[in-house]
Amino acid sequence: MMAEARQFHEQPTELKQGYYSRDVTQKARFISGYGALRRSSFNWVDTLLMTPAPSDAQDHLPIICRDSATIFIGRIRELGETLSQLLSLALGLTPSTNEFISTNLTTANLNYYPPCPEPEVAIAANPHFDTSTFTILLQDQVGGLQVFHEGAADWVDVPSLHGALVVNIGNMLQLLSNNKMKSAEHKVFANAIVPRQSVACFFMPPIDFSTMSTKMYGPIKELVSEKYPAVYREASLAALWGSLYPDLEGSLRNPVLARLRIAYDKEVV
Ligand SMILES: O=C(O)CCC(=O)C(=O)O
Ligand SMILES: [Fe+2]
Repeated sequence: MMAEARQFHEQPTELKQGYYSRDVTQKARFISGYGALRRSSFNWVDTLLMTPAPSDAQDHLPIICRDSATIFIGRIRELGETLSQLLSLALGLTPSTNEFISTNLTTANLNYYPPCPEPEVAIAANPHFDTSTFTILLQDQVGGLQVFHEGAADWVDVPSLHGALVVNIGNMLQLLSNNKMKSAEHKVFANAIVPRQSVACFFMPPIDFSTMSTKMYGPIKELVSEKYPAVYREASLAALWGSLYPDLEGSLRNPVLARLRIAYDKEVV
């Protein structure tokens, strides 16, 4: 997968530019410095975003990485299903009522971080929380990924072990689990010497695009009780993606979830 993704990214620009698009309905699209429209600093990264569902999406993938991406996505999807079930079990949910069993792979991003001439003034990926339920991440051996460790109150390296996958809990799971599972803040350093690659596969509850703007997500009913009252109010995907909040770079640690806390109004006054 990594070799083919690298071939895609290292092609001349003219061969990649046909995929350049900000149209989110396009099944394979190439962007540079994602997040740039919403932050003051660019991410030093090129990304091929693949939307693997529905299943005909593979016909839209660049031929250079189509076969390997299709196989990879199939395997990651199976792993995601197993993980969903394990997470549901860990939360004590019953298969008929939990919302993770049907969690599905919505986007797979082939990230390519070119060597950066001024790594001390740039960042490969700004500190962020994924919006997903969880993310399965494949990274190469270069390193640079860090996660914020609450206990140590500091950033720690996520070592790049050959053959290992990293699983990040995202904001959706923190919301659905009523704060039982915590979203992990992470960032990536740029380096001046070698390109770095990763494949980030984002899992979300099934998204019905016809009701996307009205569907609300909130703590799963089984996880809310008198002892554990709901920590968050219900939120639309737009709220979870942060598009409702223009000032995402303020002082709040997890600005999206902080705004969704039922106690938020009290906390800020
Ligand atoms: O490249 C990485 O290791 C992390 C990428 C990432 O955090 C993301 O795509 O959300
Ligand atoms: Fe991320």
